Formats: sequence, structure tokens, C-alpha cells
Amino acid sequence: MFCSAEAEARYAAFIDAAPGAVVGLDFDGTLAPIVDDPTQAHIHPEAAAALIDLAEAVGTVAIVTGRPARQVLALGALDDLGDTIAARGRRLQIFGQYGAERWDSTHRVIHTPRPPSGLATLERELPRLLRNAGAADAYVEDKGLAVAVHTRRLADPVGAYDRLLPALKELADRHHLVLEPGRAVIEVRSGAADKGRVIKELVRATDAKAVLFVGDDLGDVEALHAVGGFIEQGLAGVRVCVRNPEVSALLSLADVVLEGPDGVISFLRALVEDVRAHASDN
Ligand SMILES: O=P(O)(O)OC[C@H]1O[C@H](O[C@H]2O[C@H](CO)[C@@H](O)[C@H](O)[C@H]2O)[C@H](O)[C@@H](O)[C@@H]1O
Repeated sequence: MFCSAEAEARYAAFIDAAPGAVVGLDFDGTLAPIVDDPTQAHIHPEAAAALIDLAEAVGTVAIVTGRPARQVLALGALDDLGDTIAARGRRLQIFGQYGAERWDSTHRVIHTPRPPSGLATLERELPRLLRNAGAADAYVEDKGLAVAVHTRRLADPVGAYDRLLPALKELADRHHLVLEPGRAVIEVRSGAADKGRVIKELVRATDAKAVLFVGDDLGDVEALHAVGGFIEQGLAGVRVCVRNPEVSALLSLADVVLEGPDGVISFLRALVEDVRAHASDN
């Protein structure tokens, strides 16, 4: 599970500092299994119990996702979970759309900015681009602040992805937007937010001495780099990657590698046990 002796030592230091630590968790592929239909990506059945315990064990728990906050609240049943966490005097935070949207279990309001200029025009141009790329049947997810083109359910998902990538890049550039490639998905969005900025903000706001992030996809790379930056500054940082057959780029950044959302839940449970054991020893 640990990729090096240094990683294991930093995990031990993280456990020491857990009451003031930040834990960031990606949603799709991390807390929810990858499925063909993005509207059906429900959270792991054991995630609620694991998150309740985690929120009591560490200082800050945040779900940091590319999903719109409203969607992740529904797919994760996180409103109810937030109630339970709040009733125990703790807090769950959600950063949706790579940090552009925010919700927390204390205030229960989604803060969302206006859609980036250029997005509406781009969406009108999209059907023609999809037809020209032989991907007219791609599933287009309107995320309000962004648009995501999914190739997973096409006959040739990899071929369509490879044709769409340069075409969408040209379209995004023309509208001063950025591409966010992911697992069988290419998203066009504003470049104003990313998961790394969220992690940096959380660590600074809470003056955390320890930080851990779990992710599986390219949109998580900035968060893993942010943890890496804090490690260089002497914090107890742990970069946890979920292995997946579609994106291997994260593995070289990992301190810990896990197998799917089942592995994530087991890891979070073990982490909570380690924090409890450490507290009862001290
Ligand atoms: O940051 P995340 O929480 O990982 O969200 C990233 C994107 O996840 C969703 O797409 C991914 O999951 C789908 C359901 O399992 C899967 O069908 C798709 O292939 C994956 O890329 C979501 O639909 C996107 O909007 C998110 O940006």
C-alpha cells in the first residue's frame, strides 16, 4: 500500500497531527465507482459511515470534485450525511466544479459563480463539432459552469476521445476557456479554479500541519502537487491515488496506491482506527 518508507513515515506524522489535519477526497472513481451513466454514479454504500467517523477523527473533511455541488449532494446523499456530521459538532465541506462552487453542512447553501463568458456560444457550436469528429452520439453533460463530453458509451470510445481532444482544445481556446481531460470525458470550463487551489486554501485557512488527498483522475493532479508542495515545506502530507485502468499518470505521484472505492473505504476506516489508537496511547 505505501510506496516508500518516507511515505509510511509521513502517514505516521499525519496520524500524530490528525486533529488539525485536512483530508480532501475526490468523488467519481474515489468515493463512487465509475459507471457508464454519470447520472447513476452513487456513492459507495459504506461511505457514509466512514465519512462520519473520519469527520470526528480529523480537523477538516472536504469532498473536492469536478461535479456540480448540487449533483454530488444528491449522488452522495450528502445533505443527510451533513446533518449527522453537524449533529456531532463536526462539518463536511463540498467544493464542486473544481472549487468554483462551495457548500458546507453548517450553512447548507451552494455558492456558485456566474457561468464563464463564451460558454453559451461554445455549447451552440458543439453539436457540429461532435458530428465532424464522428462523435455525434457522445453524451454531453451541461454542468452550468462547464460542459463535459463523455465518450464512454460510444462504439469506439478511445478513437472518439483522440479525435475530440484537439477539436475541443481549439474551440476552448477560441472562447478563452480551458480543457479538463479525464476518464472517457473531456470538459471545457473556466481556468479560474482547480483542486490544488482548494487544498492550498484549506491548509492555510486552518493552519493545518498535515494534509492528505485521495484521487484517481487527471483533475486530481493539481491537488496531489499541492500536497507535494506542503511536504517540501515540512508538513505531514500523504498523496493517495486510486489505481484505474484509464489513467496511470497519477501513480508516479503517489505515496499510497489503493484499489477502487472499496480500497478507499478500507483505507479511511484504518486511518480512523489509527487516530483512535494514537489518541488512547497519549
Ligand atoms: O472530480 P470527480 O469527482 O472525479 O469528477 C470528475 C468527473 O466525473 C464524472 O465523470 C466520471 O464518472 C462517470 C460516472 O462514473 C463516468 O461515466 C465518466 O466516464 C467519468 O469521467 C462526471 O460526469 C464529470 O462531470 C466530472 O467532471
